[in-house]
Amino acid sequence: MFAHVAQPLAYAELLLQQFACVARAGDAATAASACVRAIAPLTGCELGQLYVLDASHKCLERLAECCQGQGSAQPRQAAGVPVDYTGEQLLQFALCQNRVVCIGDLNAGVYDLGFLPQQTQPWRSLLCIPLVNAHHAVEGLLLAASHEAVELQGYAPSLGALGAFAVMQHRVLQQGVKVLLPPERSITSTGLVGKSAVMRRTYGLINKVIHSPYTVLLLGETGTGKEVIARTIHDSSTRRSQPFVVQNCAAFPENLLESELFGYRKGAFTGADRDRVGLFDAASGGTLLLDEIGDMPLSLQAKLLRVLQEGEIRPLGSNESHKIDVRIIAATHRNLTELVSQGQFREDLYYRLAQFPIELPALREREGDLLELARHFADKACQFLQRKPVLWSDAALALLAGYAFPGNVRELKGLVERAVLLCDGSELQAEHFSLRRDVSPVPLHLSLRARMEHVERGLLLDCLRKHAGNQTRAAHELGVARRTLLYRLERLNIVPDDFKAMAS
Ligand SMILES: Nc1ncnc2c1ncn2[C@@H]1O[C@H](COP(=O)(O)OP(=O)(O)OP(=O)(O)O)[C@@H](O)[C@H]1O
Repeated sequence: MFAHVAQPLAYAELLLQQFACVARAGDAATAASACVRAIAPLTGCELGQLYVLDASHKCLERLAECCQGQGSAQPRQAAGVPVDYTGEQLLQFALCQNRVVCIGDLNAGVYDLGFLPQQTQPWRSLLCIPLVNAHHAVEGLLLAASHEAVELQGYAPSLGALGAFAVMQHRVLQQGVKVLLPPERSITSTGLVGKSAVMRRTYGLINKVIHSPYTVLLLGETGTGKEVIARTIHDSSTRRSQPFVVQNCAAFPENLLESELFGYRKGAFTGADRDRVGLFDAASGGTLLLDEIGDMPLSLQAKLLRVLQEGEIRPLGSNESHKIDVRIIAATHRNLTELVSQGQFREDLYYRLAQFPIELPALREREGDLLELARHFADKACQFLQRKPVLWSDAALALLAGYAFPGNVRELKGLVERAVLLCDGSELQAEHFSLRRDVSPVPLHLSLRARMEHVERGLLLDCLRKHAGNQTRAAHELGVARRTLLYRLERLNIVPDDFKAMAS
């Protein structure tokens, strides 16, 4: 990279400093301007310009320009001045051909140089470098120009790397305030799969709430992706560099859940032999997902309401409260309004939590997503097993399409992962999928909760059977902590050892 520059070591050191300046930029405009400011010290050129293609790829927008006049750098901000690059042949050539343009003597006057600022002294040399992203697509240009006739070709590789980094930083910093989940894309950077109309509506809601301080309530059947969405909200917000903490409110008895959440002081209760930080503090600056909020005991609900209203907590055994800075997201597969009417969930807490409810659709309601998700999980499983991607037989696809997936995306994922493992050839067949034919239909007279438990029971039994009663593997497949699995098994009166006995 440095073979064709004078004093490569000094140049590399300077280049590193310029990378650091771009990386330190706190906003998109500063990142772009740091990049063009680097041109003069690195190359001796008086002019640096950074361009990016807009989303339609028809317009080239000049993000920043730095032109040295009378010894000082004068950035000329060009936000909102799009350049239609079809009129600029040099730029068009570099962009469309993905080729560096390097002209050592512009004197001939044969080039249209309308994109360069007019100065009394003519521009003599030009370097125009296409900037490519991680997918090898050209997304911008970095340009250096000098009043001297100088050879600039040797700077192309290193300036190309700096420019591409600046464009990436610019996008990342811009995304801090912009829509992060383009609804037209099926797999976003966050790993969410699905572009059905119902999921696009969901993405729209997520986009609305990401940058607001609202408490989000995620509702939806088990396995619909509530935790994934909570993580997406966290990862897309300005809190993304801080912790994302998940607490399953159904997994602990009341007093243990309280000490997990609030923490305690030494001596607060028997066995409290040292101070312990609670999850509200552990998630400081970040996001706390309270999963299965519908199962939170009533007395703790009152304490949670206080936390939400006052923004402070008091650890067990402490006389003092302190402020916390945590975004709370709550999730449940249970019908909270029904629980409220049954007196099992506090109405005031419900209204406080339901500031911004998002209902995740069941997999059977996501038209077109099932097969896309199935292919996605199969590809992931193949990657994990380090084997070539498998093909799908029509019979396998038809089988999945005709199944109701009571366990939603989680069930689909488990089925596909298992099928990939069973498949010795290159194509997934219907027989690789063991759909639960033995699941008895859910009796219609049951309440929603009882019906959900019926479905959950079927899922857990199936998973334990598959793993011969191994709880660690079952918990891993189901994507829950082992203790959460144990709690659920106990609640549903399922004895995992029965499956070990069956397997032996
Ligand atoms: N849209 C999606 N794209 C990719 N993977 C998904 C999607 N939705 C869910 N999944 C996967 O499905 C599994 C279940 O998701 P998750 O744990 O978020 O569901 P949940 O609604 O929180 O379930 P529960 O109510 O049982 O806690 C996870 O492995 C997750 O990665």
